[in-house]
Amino acid sequence: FEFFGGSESLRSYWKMYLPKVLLLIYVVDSADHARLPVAKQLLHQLIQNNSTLPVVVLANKQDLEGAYCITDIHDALALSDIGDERKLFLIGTHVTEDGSEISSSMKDAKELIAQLVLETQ
Ligand SMILES: Nc1nc2c(ncn2[C@@H]2O[C@H](COP(=O)(O)OP(=O)(O)OP(=O)(O)O)[C@@H](O)[C@H]2O)c(=O)[nH]1
Repeated sequence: FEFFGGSESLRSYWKMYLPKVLLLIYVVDSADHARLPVAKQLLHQLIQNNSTLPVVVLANKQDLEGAYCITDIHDALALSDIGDERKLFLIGTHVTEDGSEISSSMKDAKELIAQLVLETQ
């Protein structure tokens, strides 16, 4: 696994790694409404030339009061436009503040990702 932050300076590295990637896990902040349009644009750009790359979107910070629900995230990221050739999953997640406990949503996400990794091998 390679982990990349979303800051602008790191985005140029994303494309470099993409040809080697078997599965894309894209994490968005469900409570940061203002940045979702950019998150959408970047996701679409990233996968536009790879119609079969499986994508798992983690809609994180579901525990925050202002967080968009899963259907809102689906619409905000225009996931229905991402193509029906690929496996696409959208899961709501949150992590606890001190990281002491793994939420059940994160466990579900982890299991799904493990399964997909097995399938790509
Ligand atoms: N309540 C809550 N806080 C979270 C969750 N995930 C991360 N955080 C907290 O949010 C703060 C910022 O973390 P992130 O948003 O992951 O940081 P980042 O994505 O590297 O930074 P930005 O690109 O600036 O958003 C930290 O204090 C985290 O502990 C979550 O699911 N729920």
